[in-house]
Amino acid sequence: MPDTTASGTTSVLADQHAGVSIELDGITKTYPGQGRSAVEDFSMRVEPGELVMFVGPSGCGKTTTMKMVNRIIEPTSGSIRIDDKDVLSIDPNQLRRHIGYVIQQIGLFPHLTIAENVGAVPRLLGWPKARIADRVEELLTTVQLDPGTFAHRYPKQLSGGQQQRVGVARALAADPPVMLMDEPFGATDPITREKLQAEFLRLQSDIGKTIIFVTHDFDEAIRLGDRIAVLSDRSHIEQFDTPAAILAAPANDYVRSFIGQGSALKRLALIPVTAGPLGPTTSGGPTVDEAATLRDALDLLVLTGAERVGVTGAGGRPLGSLSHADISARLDGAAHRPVG
Ligand SMILES: Nc1ncnc2c1ncn2[C@@H]1O[C@H](COP(=O)(O)OP(=O)(O)OP(=O)(O)O)[C@@H](O)[C@H]1O
Repeated sequence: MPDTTASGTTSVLADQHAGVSIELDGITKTYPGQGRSAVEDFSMRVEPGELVMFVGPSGCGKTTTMKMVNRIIEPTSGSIRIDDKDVLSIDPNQLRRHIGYVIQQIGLFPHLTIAENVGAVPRLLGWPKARIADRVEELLTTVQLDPGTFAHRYPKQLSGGQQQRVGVARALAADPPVMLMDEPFGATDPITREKLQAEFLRLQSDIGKTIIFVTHDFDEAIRLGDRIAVLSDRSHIEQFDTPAAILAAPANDYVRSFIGQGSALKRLALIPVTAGPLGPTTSGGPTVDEAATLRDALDLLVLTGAERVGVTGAGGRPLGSLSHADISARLDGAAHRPVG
């Protein structure tokens, strides 16, 4: 049933919770007083439930492009459709209540408790108190913050990583079909960042939102994205494809410069050990679980000096093995299935 805002109007996106498509068509943004557009004729379709990463250098227009989707920035021209509905015809305040938004600066309300922060949008949507309380508890648990410990604290009493988790919980509170994420883990140290990325991937595999995620970090893009848009000046799309396809065949030198060193290792990290045939089973040597990637297998071969690494299934059952040569041969295979 569609929910209703405090003003009594029904939102056109309100009955959608699973991912929906986002279509940007010929979007251009020229800021007032600027002769040159910040984003020029940008078109893209993001499929329902897809996580698309925008990666590009500072100032190329990533954030401007993303913020046009929830109309924090109004496009100068072009059209945007979410679930086939024209975003520009929806009241911007209503629209934003149905699009989760997570930013690097987190933007938690400092004078509200964690529970009040997470419940902010449901409160605006007029949910009954008990439903808000249940949802807050559920979401804090989902992002691995014990509600008993954290619900009544204030943002400044949390670490940066914990605050980021609250930011994600708050964006998910009204179960929006679309999430926009602007460098959400950018301000955290590398270890916390990796942890937040892993948690976020697990979460997304359950919730299946349609997500546009902005990052400077190509490795983050590879790790998280279903597809990556490599952007250059004015949000020009240099390549838009899966991480495996971009790593295997960068469209041009610009994209190659983004991939940086170690593209073979990065590709191996995307390919599950079970993505192709395995060699004979081994006994006594090093083993990896069937959920591991070829990079994990190679790591073990290098660390142990063994000739083959065994692959094991449930209960340690041997499934087969891989040698250095097998791993190299897999890199040459055309279709790499991303780990997911
Ligand atoms: N409010 C504004 N007024 C005028 N120009 C702006 C405004 N906001 C952004 N710009 C300009 O638009 C261009 C794109 O900026 P944008 O913030 O979208 O880039 P970005 O790729 O997200 O950069 P970063 O990674 O540094 O956040 C830049 O040249 C920037 O200076």
